[in-house]
Amino acid sequence: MGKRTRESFENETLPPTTKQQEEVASLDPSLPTLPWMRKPLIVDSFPAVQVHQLGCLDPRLISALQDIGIESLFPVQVAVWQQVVGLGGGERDICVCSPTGSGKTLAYALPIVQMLSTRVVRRLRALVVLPTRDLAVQVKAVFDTIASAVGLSVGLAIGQTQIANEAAELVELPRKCVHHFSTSEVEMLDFPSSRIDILVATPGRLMDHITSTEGFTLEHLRYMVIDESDRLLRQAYQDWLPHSLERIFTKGQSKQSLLKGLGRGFGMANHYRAMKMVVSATLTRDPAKISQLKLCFPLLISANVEEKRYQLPKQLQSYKMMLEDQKTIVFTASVTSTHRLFLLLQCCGTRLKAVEYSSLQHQHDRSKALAAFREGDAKVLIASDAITRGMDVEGVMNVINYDVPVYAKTYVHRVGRTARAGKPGSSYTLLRREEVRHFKEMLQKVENSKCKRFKLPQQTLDELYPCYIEGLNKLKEVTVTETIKV
Ligand SMILES: Nc1ncnc2c1ncn2[C@@H]1O[C@H](COP(=O)(O)OP(=O)(O)OP(=O)(O)O)[C@@H](O)[C@H]1O
Repeated sequence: MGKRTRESFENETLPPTTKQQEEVASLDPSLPTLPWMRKPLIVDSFPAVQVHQLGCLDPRLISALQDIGIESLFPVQVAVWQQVVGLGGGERDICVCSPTGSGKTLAYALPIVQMLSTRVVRRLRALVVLPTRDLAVQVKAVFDTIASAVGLSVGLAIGQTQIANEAAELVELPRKCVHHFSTSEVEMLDFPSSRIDILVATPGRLMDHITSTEGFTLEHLRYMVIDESDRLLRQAYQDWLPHSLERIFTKGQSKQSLLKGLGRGFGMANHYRAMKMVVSATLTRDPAKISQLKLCFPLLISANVEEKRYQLPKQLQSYKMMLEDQKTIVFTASVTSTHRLFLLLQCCGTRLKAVEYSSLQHQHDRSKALAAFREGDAKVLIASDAITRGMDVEGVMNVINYDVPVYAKTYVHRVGRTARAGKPGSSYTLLRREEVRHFKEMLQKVENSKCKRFKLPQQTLDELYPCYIEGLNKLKEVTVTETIKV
């Protein structure tokens, strides 16, 4: 097995045992549910609101939103806005559980940018943590589109460049300069200052900066967002969560900060606490996991009205494809299967340009594949579960599960790559006969999960069969060559 790098750690699929334990723990009805989770604020009770009708929204942000084609806010965005910007905003921590593609990124980005838009001194006041680099890049892009409109600066800490270069982008260290009227050196700044207002980070690099970047501090944080939280809560890398929480000063500011008026608030008006926002389409209900977040008067904002654990987008059309009693190759969700399917498609000589995306690849190749898919140069992306969560690619019309996922949570994240932002989309799941029962049971945990049977006409299958056989034969040769190279 290769060396376990941080990169592979942050992108890898968890071993089944850990996943299994979590699923069992979170579904066991005998386990207690936290009382505040039983009374959520229901997202659908909030109507969509036109951006210009939203109280307090800075006109510069209205223009920035309109420039990217956003005229109204989705219900989850209105619900979060009220908790952050509305009366008493920021007094409670919030957990947001809303379906894939419902607009959770803007739900936290917009109120944070609005609240920081009146800041006087630049300090690191918002931190967003995400499990993978590609997700962090995507979320930073969302912040960038609105933050620059109000003069806020957004940084990225994902370990794509050397730590020293990244640190220089985040913190400005005291500089010495020659005094104009004498030869003596005087210090221009007597303390390091932040170059950014908002930081989007992966846990590994965040820890690197916490432990080794001079002047990097979370002392002034007003907002901490933990996105894709259920996955992040399984990433214990260097105990990033307790270490980060410890560094967010919660009982008041240091005397020095107060004197300089550089507290969490603006000027001398200090807020004594950073607000936490915990976000996921499949938020964990496991009290042990939630307790790690040290939430303060938490409020659950949830799209789930019924007792189901998860919810799919209402516009999603799901189909199941059953492979009758034929000899069939079934691909699993593993990274090796991803690669094999990718090779097979090439060997079948299909004209569709396909790319693969898995944690077996180097970050550079993975990002290149994603870029090709985003830009439409590649029409098919074959992926392991490295991409199931959060990735937002415009125009994805179909999701195909070549293998049925083992967990409802995985199914929700996978099919959620389509039917986003109120647009239509379809998902197809290939099933062997013996998998049908498991699939049905899995769907019972999910709202809007009706799944019709989809049958390919026999004639289509007959036409494709020779090409498939030829592809399989070629694949044998290709895999032998690859093995020799390795
Ligand atoms: N108010 C809006 N109007 C139109 N489009 C929007 C709006 N808000 C967000 N979107 C678009 O909706 C898409 C999905 O948003 P986003 O990625 O935030 O979803 P998500 O809820 O975080 O999904 P996931 O759980 O899969 O991460 C994006 O393409 C985004 O640009």
